[in-house]
Amino acid sequence: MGDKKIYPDEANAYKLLEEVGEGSHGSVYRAICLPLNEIVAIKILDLDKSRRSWDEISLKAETWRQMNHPNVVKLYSCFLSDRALGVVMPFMAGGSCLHIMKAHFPDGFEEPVIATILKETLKALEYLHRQRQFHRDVKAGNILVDADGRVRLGGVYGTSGGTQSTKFYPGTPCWMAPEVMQNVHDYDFKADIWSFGITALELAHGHAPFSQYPPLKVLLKTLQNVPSCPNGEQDKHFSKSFKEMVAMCLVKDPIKRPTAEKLLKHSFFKSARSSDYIFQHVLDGLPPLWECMKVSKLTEAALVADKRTPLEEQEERSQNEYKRGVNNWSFDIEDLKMQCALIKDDGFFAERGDNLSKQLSVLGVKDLESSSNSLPDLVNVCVPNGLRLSAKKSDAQLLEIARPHNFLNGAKSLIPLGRKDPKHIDKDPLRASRSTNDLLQAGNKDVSLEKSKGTFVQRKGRFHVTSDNVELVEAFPHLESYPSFSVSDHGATVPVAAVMTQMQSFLHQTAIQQEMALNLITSICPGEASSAQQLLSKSSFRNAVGTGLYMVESNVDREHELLQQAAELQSRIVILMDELQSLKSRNIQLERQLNAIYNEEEEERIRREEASKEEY
Ligand SMILES: Nc1ncnc2c1ncn2[C@@H]1O[C@H](COP(=O)(O)OP(=O)(O)OP(=O)(O)O)[C@@H](O)[C@H]1O
Repeated sequence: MGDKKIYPDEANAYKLLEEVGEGSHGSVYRAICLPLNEIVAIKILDLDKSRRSWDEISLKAETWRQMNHPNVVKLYSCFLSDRALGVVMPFMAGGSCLHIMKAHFPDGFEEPVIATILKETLKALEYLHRQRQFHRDVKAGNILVDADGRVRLGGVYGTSGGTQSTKFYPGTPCWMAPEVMQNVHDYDFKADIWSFGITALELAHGHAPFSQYPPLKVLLKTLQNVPSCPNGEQDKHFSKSFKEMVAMCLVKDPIKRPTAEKLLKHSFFKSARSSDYIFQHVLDGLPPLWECMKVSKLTEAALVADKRTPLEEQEERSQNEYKRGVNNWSFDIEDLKMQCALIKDDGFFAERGDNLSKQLSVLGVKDLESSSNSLPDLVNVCVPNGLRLSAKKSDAQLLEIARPHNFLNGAKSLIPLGRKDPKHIDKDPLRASRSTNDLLQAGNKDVSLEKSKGTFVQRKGRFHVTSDNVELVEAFPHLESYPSFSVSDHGATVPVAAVMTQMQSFLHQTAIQQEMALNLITSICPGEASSAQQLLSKSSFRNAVGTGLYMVESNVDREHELLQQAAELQSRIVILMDELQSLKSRNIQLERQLNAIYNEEEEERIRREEASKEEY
């Protein structure tokens, strides 16, 4: 006991070596603990990006510190440095299963490997659940393998005790249980069992079901259908017991899912082997983790220089993020649910021509409804009063929305990850390769804990949100004398002047649009022209042309009204969905009763037939 190692809780006791992984809230480094002369892993979490308060984070860290199980990655220590939290843990030289698969087993692992990895993971879950903790982010990216092939569950800082009903869920949509998505009831450790089932499919196929889709579509798909169990042609080689085990985890009703303890007894896990097997069949001959990280970063850098179509680029970027295990899909469930209710599977607005879409087109977001083959990403279209309308667009269209209307232009630009602002695309291949070399060199240098003092770039899902205001300063040299206000919940500010000038030009645009609408009405239906004229002249909007301020107010009122209508529609949809659900369950009950009656009658009939046969 006396020789128990104490890991220091000061940043200067550690030296960061190479970056070995990247998560949504920070990067993971191989590091050396100087006083102990021991290699460790340190995850540096950017507290500014975290939605959690410091109290919440320290509580989670304390809970994790108390966890002690051979299959759970141990928390050695934590330290604060500037606005970053360092989480010290054992260095798992093999990296995560996701990382191993993406680099070396793109089509997934063979069954004995899957059984071995899953069994060890399940032991960790069984332990956590026994401690009344649930993990909430079970996925291949959080299953880590050490140099000897031992498997441990990481990402434990997402754990929470008991049942949970929270607005923000740290998990990732592909792995997220339907009850968590619906968030109707308190969910509990059974959500981990669902994620475990999804992870089993992920290890078998090399990717999670629906991983090709953006979060919103994943949500829809999971709520609509259970991810397909391995039954297809390519799954022929999987054993019946594997398929059965997965199916047991992916039952929509959490009550019917087995506990980790029960699942461990499933026959599938009899095929699990030792850690040596993992070493020989998975790790042997693999390059060090940081080399893979460099290659992965290089691929991303090369993408920037590559001239691809936006769609190809977007897909590749998305795949790259997934390959590195990056997810930034910690989101407001209520917000997503609301948006879910507003979309059809392949279209954003439930009703063409509904109020919200009309409102957006009034705002000048003209092509929002244009057809798209895949469900595009969500973006928050910021409107001047700070309210946000969520819309979908492909990256290219996003830029179109963000720029011409200028709420964000310059002051806060949404630049798709891996792609530069079109104006700044580096066409010089030499320069592009130089930046690639820079990356390599940066990877070779010791990484400093000090944050760069340069332009702050925030990663937001697939996008970089930058505070680079070069264009803004050029366009509005007088900006500094104006106050600023926040346009989103990310804390960035936009000077009022920028918004006012842009609002005025957009109001002029709207006036022109009204004029055009009036002309159209006159030409199509001359009888309606005078009433349309009246309507228009009543509107403070038209009267206020030239006095931009009134128009802003009028727009803001209108916008409030429309948002209110959208919210009302949303709540009606939710009520209707609930009603539908209860009707469905009633239907099932009735069917069961009918079946029971039918069976009884059948039995009675057979009994009578047999009795009469005997009589004869
Ligand atoms: N202890 C460790 N030893 C070695 N590599 C690690 C360790 N922890 C994480 N990694 C590597 O870093 C990657 C990112 O880890 P991280 O915990 O940040 O992932 P994440 O769960 O996707 O992120 P987040 O929890 O922020 O959403 C992992 O996929 C893994 O390859």
